[in-house]
Amino acid sequence: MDSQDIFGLLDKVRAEKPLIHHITNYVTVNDCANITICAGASPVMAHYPDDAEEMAAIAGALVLNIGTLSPELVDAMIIAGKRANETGVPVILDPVGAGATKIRTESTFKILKEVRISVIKGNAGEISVIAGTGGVVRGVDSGGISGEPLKAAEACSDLTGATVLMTGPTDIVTDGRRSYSVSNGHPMMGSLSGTGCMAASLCGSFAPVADDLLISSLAAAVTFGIAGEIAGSSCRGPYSFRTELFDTLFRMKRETIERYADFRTI
Ligand SMILES: Nc1ncnc2c1ncn2[C@@H]1O[C@H](COP(=O)(O)OP(=O)(O)OP(=O)(O)O)[C@@H](O)[C@H]1O
Ligand SMILES: Cc1ncsc1CCO
Ligand SMILES: [Mg+2]
Repeated sequence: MDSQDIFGLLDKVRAEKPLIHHITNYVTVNDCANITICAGASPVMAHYPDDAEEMAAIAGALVLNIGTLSPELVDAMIIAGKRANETGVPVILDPVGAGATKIRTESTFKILKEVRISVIKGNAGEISVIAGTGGVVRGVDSGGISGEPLKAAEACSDLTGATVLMTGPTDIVTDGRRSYSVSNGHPMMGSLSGTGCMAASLCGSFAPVADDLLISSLAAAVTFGIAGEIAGSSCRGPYSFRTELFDTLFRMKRETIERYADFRTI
């Protein structure tokens, strides 16, 4: 299969079962581990600096999520991120709450300065704060942006050199040259804490099996969005949605992705 084939990437994750090292928050850590398994990859959470550094070198990808940050955790992220950079392991950053507080904004920029980030996955507010195009973040939620979503995502990519997945009712994926919008997804995804964190875990799961981070991030957004749509159509509320989301991704077939994928170049 062609590794640029976005419909076939989920099966490639299942065939290769890449190890996805996370340094992440304690709110959604279990959901991140299990969504990674449902995609066919293998999660590990390791944040003790020596452990994190060694793990990063043998992982298929490293996911950094600042949701419940501390000075020690940010240091561990930088140590692991540098090791990942040395060994060519892609690093995914979820800048949870960047813009909400000074510490979150500063820590995001500190990580971006010290570590070469391959993919930034954030909501519209977080991405716009990094881009400097005007974004509001309240806690961990996007509170809106000033300008055009695509311009913010492109500016974030230009500034950082990373591929950007900006999530929301419509996702935008860009590497600064090529851009896609993804309409897959379901409003219930906004009613469950951690769907953004899970999207970052999936960016990590798909990154090692593609040649191109734009394609792997697009495949992650589309596949997760379709799982959300199917789960959202049969759930009774957030917790039955959560169960359905995991089960649907676990059972997802290439034909389902081909049938429901809803993305376009922009
Ligand atoms: N109204 C919506 N309609 C469709 N999909 C949505 C909607 N809201 C969120 N999503 C999807 O949910 C996922 C998370 O996006 P969101 O922007 O809510 O992330 P987040 O704010 O970082 O979430 P969290 O902080 O809870 O992890 C993405 O895959 C996105 O496409
Ligand atoms: C609610 C929350 N607070 C810190 S991290 C997190 C998980 C969703 O981003
Ligand atoms: Mg988030």
